[in-house]
Amino acid sequence: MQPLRHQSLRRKLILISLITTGLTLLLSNLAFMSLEYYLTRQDNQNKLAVLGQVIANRATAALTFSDTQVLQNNLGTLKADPNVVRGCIFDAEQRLLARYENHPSLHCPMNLQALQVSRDQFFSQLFPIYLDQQPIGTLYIESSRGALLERFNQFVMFSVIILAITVVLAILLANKLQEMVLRPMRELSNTLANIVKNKDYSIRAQKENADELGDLVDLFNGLLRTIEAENQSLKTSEERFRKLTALSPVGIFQIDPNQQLTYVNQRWHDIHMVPENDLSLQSWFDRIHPKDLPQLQKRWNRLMCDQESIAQELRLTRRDGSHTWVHLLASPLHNSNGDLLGFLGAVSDISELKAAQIQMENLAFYDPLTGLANRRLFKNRLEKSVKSVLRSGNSMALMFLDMDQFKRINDTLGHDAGDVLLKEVAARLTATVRENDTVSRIGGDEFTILLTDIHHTSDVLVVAEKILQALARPIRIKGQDIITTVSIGITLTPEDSTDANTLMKNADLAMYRAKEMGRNNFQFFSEDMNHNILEHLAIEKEIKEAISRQQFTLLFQPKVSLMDYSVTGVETLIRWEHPEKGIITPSRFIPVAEETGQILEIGAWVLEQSCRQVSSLIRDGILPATAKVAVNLSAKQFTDPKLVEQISNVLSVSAIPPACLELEITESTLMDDVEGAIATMQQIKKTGVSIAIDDFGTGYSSLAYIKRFPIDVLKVDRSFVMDIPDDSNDMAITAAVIAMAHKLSMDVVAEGVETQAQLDFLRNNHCDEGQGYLFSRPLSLGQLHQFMQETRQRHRQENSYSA
Ligand SMILES: Nc1nc2c(ncn2[C@@H]2O[C@H](COP(=O)(O)O[C@H]3[C@@H](O)[C@H](n4cnc5c(=O)[nH]c(N)nc54)O[C@@H]3COP(=O)(O)O)[C@@H](O)[C@H]2O)c(=O)[nH]1
Repeated sequence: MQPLRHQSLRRKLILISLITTGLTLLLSNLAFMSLEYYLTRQDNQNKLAVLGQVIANRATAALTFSDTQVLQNNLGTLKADPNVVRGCIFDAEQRLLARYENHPSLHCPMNLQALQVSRDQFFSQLFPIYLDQQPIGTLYIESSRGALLERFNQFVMFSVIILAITVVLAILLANKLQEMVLRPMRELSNTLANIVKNKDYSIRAQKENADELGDLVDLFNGLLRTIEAENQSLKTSEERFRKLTALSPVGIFQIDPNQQLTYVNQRWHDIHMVPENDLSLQSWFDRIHPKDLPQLQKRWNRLMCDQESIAQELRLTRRDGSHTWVHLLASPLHNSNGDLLGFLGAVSDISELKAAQIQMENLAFYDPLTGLANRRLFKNRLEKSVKSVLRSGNSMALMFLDMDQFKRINDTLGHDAGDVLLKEVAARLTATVRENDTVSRIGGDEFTILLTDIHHTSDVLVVAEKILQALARPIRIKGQDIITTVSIGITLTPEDSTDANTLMKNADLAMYRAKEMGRNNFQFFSEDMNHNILEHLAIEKEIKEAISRQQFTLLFQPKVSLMDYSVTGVETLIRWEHPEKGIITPSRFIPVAEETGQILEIGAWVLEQSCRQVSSLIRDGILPATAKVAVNLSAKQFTDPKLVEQISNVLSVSAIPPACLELEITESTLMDDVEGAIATMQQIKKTGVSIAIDDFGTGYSSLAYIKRFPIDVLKVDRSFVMDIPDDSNDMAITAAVIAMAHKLSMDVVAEGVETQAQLDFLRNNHCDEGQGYLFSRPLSLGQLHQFMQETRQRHRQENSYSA
């Protein structure tokens, strides 16, 4: 069959039909010929047997009597069969008695033993002749096979002719058949060739037969329809892909397994700002920011070798030198068999996102106004620095800075001016410290500075002084030269603590101490401060008991007219008679009570007690009817919405005339919320109670506001009076304040008058009243009784002398 492989189908079909037909005919003819030969031979032999038997029977009598003539005649009947070539009769002694010979070379031998039988061309048979079952002779007949062979030859001839005709017919039929089978196949093949040539899957094969070939055409056309549909859907999807990639906001690229860029979309060019003909992977790599390149190269190798996908943010350097932040995604591309086709990637421009992220980070970690680190970032750096200090064994300082009187500047010059001031302070602080140090703005006017690598406390001292100096230079805002100062608290780690929260608390405490020390200075945290804090906590606890156990008492400090030295009234001052600690002064517990809110309860008690007691002193004639009781109001009390209602209640329960009550409010309390303060003061004034500004000169009041406050009395702070007559500045200020107050129709009370010189100065400047140790220390109720008696006596004497 092997040689047939390269033959045409047509030849194969003809050959196969020829071989099949020929072989079939040959085999069947052979079978028929064999059968014919066998049957004819059998027939001849049977005939010979019947003939021999008849002659043998008939020869019995003649043989008995040895009648050779009869025997000879008997044999003569063999003439009837032309195929018999000889017939011989032998007697019992096997001697020849009669003969029939019909062949030139075949003769009957004289006795039976000499009989030679030729088996190739003849078939023969011996017939014993019996008489009473005793053999008396033998008949031998031999017949020629010639007729048989002739018949056989005729049969063969006939078969060959039939075979030849059949072969011719088979060839004709095979030709016809191959035409029937091969034509549609050729048609199919031509159609296929046409499709392949034109890549046109809409062409269809013609169906001619409704047989298996017709089915094949149907299947073929079905296959074509499927291919055409898939091709169409492939085209659609490819078109969609092209459109999508064209419209895509993402740069798309494809790389073949040999690392050649084979496709990029328009967006890819736009992102990279490269011309369309520049499609080199190497030049793409050249555009990657050197800081991002090493990591990308590692990942790129893993993509190429291990087919591991990449997802990385990186910077690309554009042709104009600017940077674009991109997010790169790349992964291997395989076909359905899993063979690597290349790599697909996407590049998204995330510059805006990055900018927003940076902005968000800035917002989360930086103060938007000054650009400094905010509280969160500062806390973070503080914690890290503490850890590093613990590792390195170095020291570090934490400075807590609070701007002095910032609120006043903000309120008087406006918030935009306040912002300018904060920015300038931030810039000066940053310029003062080293790059490694962290300056942060952790609140409105609060800054912190982390000074790393401190070897001596003197290093910190130098920086603190530099800061105070840097801020001492005036800052020009809205045409005005503003001088701002800061109070600085300093704590050291590991010396003071290694806990970030404790360090913040320490620095805060030290900053408050700096404020207490008159602002514009710095204070190092000390254990004393800690001690104060503990005491603060203890006081807070004990105040609760003091209220319930009535441990508070009032002292009365007289106020004197500087015209005639008559007592114009008293200021009530609270004292805490602690059962163990003795007398505790208000400066130790009032700030704590103010902080905890307990001042509201204490203040209400002071107000009521002051009014009740002074009311009865007036009623008893110990104090003149015009005498005023001045009661201190804390900031919390002043802003308490129930204050006015409380005053009215007190006035009615104590039956003190409203004109006899004066409320002392510190300047700083009023400046916290100017408009709110004015509204509250106006309501107080409606009750008939007068208002005094306490500690005037310490709170940086603006004249513009003072003018608007409905104030009756202005109390010049003790700090201005105490240095009279040594400090000419204080004297000038005091004189100016008195003059200004008078212009605004206010009375002036000078606090802390201790010396005659101070009294003389105040009198010379027309100060209305005085209060101080020169006249009297704060007195208990009994002492006040006595003081008033003595004063009255002195007055009487003076009057009698003068009379
Ligand atoms: N909210 C409240 N505050 C109160 C109340 N009682 C007092 N205080 C405030 O506590 C601060 C300290 O007061 P105190 O220790 O009583 O001191 C007062 C006087 O003793 C002191 N003073 C008076 N004259 C002189 C003097 O000649 N020399 C000198 N060294 N000290 C003197 O001054 C304090 C009174 O000051 P002021 O109130 O500003 O007039 C103090 O701020 C009190 O206001 C209270 O009940 N509620």
